[in-house]
Amino acid sequence: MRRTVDWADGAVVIIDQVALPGAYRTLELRTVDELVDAIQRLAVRGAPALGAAGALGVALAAFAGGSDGAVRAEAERLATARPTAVNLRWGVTRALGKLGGGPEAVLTEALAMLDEDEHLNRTASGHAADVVLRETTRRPLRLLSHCNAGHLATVAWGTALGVVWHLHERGLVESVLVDETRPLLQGSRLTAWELAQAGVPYRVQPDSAAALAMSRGLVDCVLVGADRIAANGDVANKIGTYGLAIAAAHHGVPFVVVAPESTVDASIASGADIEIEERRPSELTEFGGVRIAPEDAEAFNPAFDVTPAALVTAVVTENGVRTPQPMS
Ligand SMILES: CSC[C@@H](O)[C@@H](O)C(=O)COP(=O)(O)O
Repeated sequence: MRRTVDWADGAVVIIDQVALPGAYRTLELRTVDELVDAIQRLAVRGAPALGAAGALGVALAAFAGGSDGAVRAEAERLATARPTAVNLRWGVTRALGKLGGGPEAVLTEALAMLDEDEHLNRTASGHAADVVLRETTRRPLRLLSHCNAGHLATVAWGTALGVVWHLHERGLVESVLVDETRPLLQGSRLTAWELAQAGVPYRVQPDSAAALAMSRGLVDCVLVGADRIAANGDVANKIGTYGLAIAAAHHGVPFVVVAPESTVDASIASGADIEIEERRPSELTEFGGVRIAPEDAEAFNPAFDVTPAALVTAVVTENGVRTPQPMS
């Protein structure tokens, strides 16, 4: 599969994740406005992919030829397009650091980040595969995935789903239970599509079936990615992750988080300080463009939640298992 986020002929090129799985197509984004819109519509999504998109967005702004101040203002628009995944600001900041060298220097830095991404993800998910094998006894494994932390959520390879690729290569995966991931269905649309492409057996389930599956002994390990990890090891990830972790702890199922170090926000003491994106009510009150809830229904639609470190078996990055570092 091509890179989820790339650069060609002066444009940011993304796999259009809104169109999947019905159509596999790319979008060429030539302005910061177009990129911000793609980020907010989730045409490009997933923490590491957002970091790469943000960095390339700074290159778009730099090539547009405005003053340094104008480029910085555009960079801020990119960094705040979505608030929870720290990788977005991280990518923007790193590319912006090269602004003094001109647009080509910014682009070179952004492209270096894209090159690094696959290697970091392969390494982190390889370490996590070792953790999964240490924490479990049954072979082959029955895994559970929430949201999409695969190739599509990164530039290439994936984080939590990257663990599945490593284990599948070794013939160690029996099947994956895929949480559909309400309300935007990153699981049933994207994770299921990636598993099908890779020939990994899977079943889609409603998010609310996860606890039952665990109670029946159908899950050997839960694997998720992360959007921001606080210094104390609390993990922000797709809404529903926290409930999944509570169920996993109750049933003694290992709960493994996989992310690049760029997802760790050492400036944040605990998950309580992580800003949680709230998205528009229509994502809940409508389905496929058809109104479901009463006309005057209000909605609470947080896109992420925070799982306390105590519920996490291991946070694994390219450096191995991460030890929480509570701030004094
Ligand atoms: C490797 S991706 C990890 C997370 O970014 C992923 O699990 C997630 O929550 C993505 O949310 P999304 O709203 O689809 O951007």
